[in-house]
Amino acid sequence: MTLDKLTITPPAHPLSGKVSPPGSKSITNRALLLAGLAKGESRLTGALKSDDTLYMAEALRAMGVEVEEPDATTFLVRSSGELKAPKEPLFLGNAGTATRFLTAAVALARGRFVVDGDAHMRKRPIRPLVDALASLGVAIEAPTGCPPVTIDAVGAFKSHRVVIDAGLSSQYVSAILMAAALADAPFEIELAGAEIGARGYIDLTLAAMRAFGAKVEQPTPAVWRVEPTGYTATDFHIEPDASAATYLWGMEVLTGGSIDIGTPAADFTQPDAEAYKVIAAFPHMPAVIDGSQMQDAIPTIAVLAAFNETPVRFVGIANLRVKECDRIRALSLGLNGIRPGLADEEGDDLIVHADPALAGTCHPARIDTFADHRIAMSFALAGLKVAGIAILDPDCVGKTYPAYWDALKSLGVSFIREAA
Ligand SMILES: O=C(O)C1=C[C@@H](OP(=O)(O)O)[C@@H](O)[C@H](O)C1
Ligand SMILES: C=C(OP(=O)(O)O)C(=O)O
Repeated sequence: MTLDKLTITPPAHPLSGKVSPPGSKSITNRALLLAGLAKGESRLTGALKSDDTLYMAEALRAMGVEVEEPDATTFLVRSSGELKAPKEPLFLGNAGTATRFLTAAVALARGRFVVDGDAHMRKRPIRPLVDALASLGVAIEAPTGCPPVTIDAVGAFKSHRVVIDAGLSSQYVSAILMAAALADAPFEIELAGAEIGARGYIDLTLAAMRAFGAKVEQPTPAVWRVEPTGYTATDFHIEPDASAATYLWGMEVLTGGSIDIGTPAADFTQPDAEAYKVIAAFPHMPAVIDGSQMQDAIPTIAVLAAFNETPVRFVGIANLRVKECDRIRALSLGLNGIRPGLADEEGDDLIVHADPALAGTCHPARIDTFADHRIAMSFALAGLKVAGIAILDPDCVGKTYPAYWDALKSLGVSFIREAA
């Protein structure tokens, strides 16, 4: 299959207008799962329809949950409250949330479940979650430490306490938290280390669980206690995606425009909304940025940093190596492809050597996106200032923001799309 490339023409005007980011991926996939685990009908509005959420919806359908899509932003979920063993492996593309959340949820169902994904997902680690479930007596196997994962579920855990290492992904904790409300007794989750990337995602999980009737306490920062309430069907509204908003904030500051995204930064509950403060400081972003609590926003900020007044070192971003691609590598390759010497990797830190004089120049560069939506969307920002930037495989934005290029067009940006 020949993939496209999309070459952006830097606009001669500031980008201004109204663009609403799509619904939050993280919240949509939590809500879909919890609605699938609740008996009755749940209406999810403001939802994201993209690869990641459609894989989750399709997996739920394969397990006997009725998922209707009455309009472009609504899912209507009707469930018996039980996930039935599917005939085929569950295919979840490269959706980390769907893959990790379902692995834990099906462990409390009955029958054989195979959780699998695409070639990228098959390289993303799931061992700590698999080990934690195995310690609860679940018959579970993932020979490579990555999907596919095979689970022979018997409807219960053998114990009600688990210790989990979330150093590689907070999604392991979210996955067990959501499953835990279905256990037959109060359940405790303890973090193996103090280290956890993006704690804000755990808060999103707790908020979604509570909206569907769960009771969770956090006696210490490293322990959660979940009551065996199960879930209650409910209507649930999903806020816009904060990670998607970072690109729009980036376009605004980079071009000196004014983009109304319909939601003030302070109203988001997702961790990436923290990025607003850093982005708003452009072109005087700080010398050191700790990305640990806003990981998905780092590609956006790193590309902006190329146009900052002073260099920026990104720390706390080691987990970016196990996302859709090795994002530290993809960012340094892409930036150095625009102008050699623009970025350096030092261990797991990324240093972007700011060069405000880049704006207005022409540097033909083919940006390898490694099929990663965030690499594609963030390097589009460089294309607003530097002529010749071509984004390879631009359709990979479909993972979380299928209308991204339309949004750019609606702001008056033109681009040429052709076979790569
Ligand atoms: O829980 C979530 O919704 C997410 C958690 C983060 O992943 P990790 O916990 O794997 O770092 C984030 O990067 C991902 O896009 C969404
Ligand atoms: C890391 C990401 O996704 P996930 O882990 O949900 O696949 C992301 O969307 O940037």
